[in-house]
Amino acid sequence: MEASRATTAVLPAAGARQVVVDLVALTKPKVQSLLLLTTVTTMLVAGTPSIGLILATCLGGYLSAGGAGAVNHWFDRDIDAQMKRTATRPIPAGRIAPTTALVFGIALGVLSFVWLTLTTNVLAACLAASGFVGYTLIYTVWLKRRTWQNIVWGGAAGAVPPLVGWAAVTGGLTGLPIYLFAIVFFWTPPHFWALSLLMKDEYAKVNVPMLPVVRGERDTRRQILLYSLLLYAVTQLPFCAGGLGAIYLVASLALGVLFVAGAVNLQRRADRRAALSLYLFSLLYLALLFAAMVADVKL
Ligand code: HEM
Ligand SMILES: CC(C)=CCC/C(C)=C/CC/C(C)=C/COP(=O)(O)OP(=O)(O)O
Repeated sequence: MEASRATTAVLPAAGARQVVVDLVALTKPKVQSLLLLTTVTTMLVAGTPSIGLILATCLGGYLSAGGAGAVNHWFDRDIDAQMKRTATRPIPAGRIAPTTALVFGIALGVLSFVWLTLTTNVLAACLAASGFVGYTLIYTVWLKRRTWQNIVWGGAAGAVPPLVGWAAVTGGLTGLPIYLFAIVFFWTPPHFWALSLLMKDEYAKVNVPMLPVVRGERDTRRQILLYSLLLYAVTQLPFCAGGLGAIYLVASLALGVLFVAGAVNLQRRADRRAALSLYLFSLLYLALLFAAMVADVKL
């Protein structure tokens, strides 16, 4: 009797905690950490924002990208249920109702717009909203299940956070932020395609036309190398035309060489290990590149 009373007393609390954990999981928090890093570093390059402005912009960015992530979970629940990597997510595992995730995601998106308008400016709010629409409607609903170019054009949404950060600090969008957008834009395909080589069979199973599924692994490795070279070129724009200096130049050249070397290594070895290490390096690469911009401006 005592034991069963204890159980009923504990269960609702544990349930509420699990709901919170699941709602946070819907916002894809690990991906958010890098999105926010590009936002904060861009803000520090743009000027000398107060801690308050940085925190307000991060919260607005988190609400927007997190809300979009929840809508992505809602839309993709059918294929997520069939892939091992995603089958335990909150919706396919039955812990969160699909409609709850959809309403939660849209609510976060709306909240982000209101919050950023009140605490930063309308431009930053509109940019974050465009990222929301880009990730949900353009990538998830329109492109993901239709074309292998899904990552290329859908990736534009992931390149929006630096624009949000810049706009929050300066109220405008001229010069350097456009190059930062381009850097994340050209970074995204090799970031994702390296990983997609490891998940090819799962995507094939659910008929999602990712590059290795429709064009094969050889073509994917070739495209990764092509985009790594494009990325290398684009990362030189902030030095050549955007006002960043020697620290950034050295860091971008060194990181670029390592990225291209990783892509060449993947071409040569053509194995899973090379794909995994390029994917993992892509995360470190972007973090270090944006950190180098701050070092360049502040040191
Ligand atoms: C269309 C664009 C993108 C696609 C399709 C994509 C896809 C993916 C996928 C499938 C994963 C593996 C996640 C998992 O195993 O659950 C991943 C991981 C990750 N992505 Fe991307 N990504 C994109 C853009 C970005 C952007 C713009 C950023 C940040 C600037 C980013 C940061 C990350 C991070 C930090 C991880 C590691 C998360 C973890 O360890 O679970 N991604 N990405
Ligand atoms: C400002 C703003 C709203 C930015 C949006 C940021 C953005 C586009 C992030 C992409 C993150 C990501 C993991 C995409 C993968 O989706 P997926 O469905 O292909 O991967 P999955 O199978 O892991 O769900």
